[in-house]
Amino acid sequence: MIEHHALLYADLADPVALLRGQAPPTGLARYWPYASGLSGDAPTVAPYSGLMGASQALIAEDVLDACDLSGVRHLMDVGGGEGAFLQAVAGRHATPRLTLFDLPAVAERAASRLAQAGLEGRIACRGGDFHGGLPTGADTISLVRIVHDHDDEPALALLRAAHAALPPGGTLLLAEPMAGTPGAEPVGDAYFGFYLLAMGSGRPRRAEELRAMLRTAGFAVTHEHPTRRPLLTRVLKAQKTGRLK
Ligand SMILES: C[S@@+](CC[C@H](N)C(=O)[O-])C[C@H]1O[C@@H](n2cnc3c(N)ncnc32)[C@H](O)[C@@H]1O
Repeated sequence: MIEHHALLYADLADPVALLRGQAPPTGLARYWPYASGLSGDAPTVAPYSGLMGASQALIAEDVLDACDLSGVRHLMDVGGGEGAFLQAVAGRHATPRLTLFDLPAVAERAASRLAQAGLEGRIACRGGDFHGGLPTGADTISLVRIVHDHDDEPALALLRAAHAALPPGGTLLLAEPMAGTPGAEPVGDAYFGFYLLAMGSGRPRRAEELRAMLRTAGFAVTHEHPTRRPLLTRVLKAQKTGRLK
């Protein structure tokens, strides 16, 4: 985590140029290839997948402590990275089907890591591009630290894709650090604001903004579940109208 921040500090050498959109190509944009629309091969995705994987278990525990998933039949974690979120779900809930969806090279990394943990029969890994739509079949979709990576148009398209992929009564779980978090503005607004600016895509959003986007995407009800460390992650749960069959 600290090592890769050398890239951010180098990108911040001229913060005014960055804010004006006049900075040269940034180191963070190369580190996160999907930010510029590239899917990446195995060597390219390894550094960022490993970095996210290092904090994923901690985030997973905070999300699952905040939000009870008992009753879920099939959970699909979109942008599921190395699979630690679904691994934590599997540790708490014996019954739901679990599917990880991520870029093909990342889904492959997740599959081999989960196989080493003895979970290959429990968690299915699917490779694909979520900008091209999402597989159907899950009654719950999670987006953990995903939406803030994307500009408004693709972020809204992703929420619409999740709505389209869910059955009537299905649930979307959105978890990430947010702007305007009382007491955590230096992290949610300033740190993530500059980080995502240097990455070249996305921005931290306020919970109210995300709730409005979820409504625009078609979700009927949204509800916030308070988390232990809101500076790292907050959780919104959104419901599609209708009833699960
Ligand atoms: C910031 S990481 C979050 C990973 C994980 N959810 C976590 O919290 O650690 C974003 C994830 O989205 C995936 N991703 C980015 N663009 C994608 C796309 N177009 N289709 C599928 N997955 C994508 C990345 O490969 C990465 O695993």
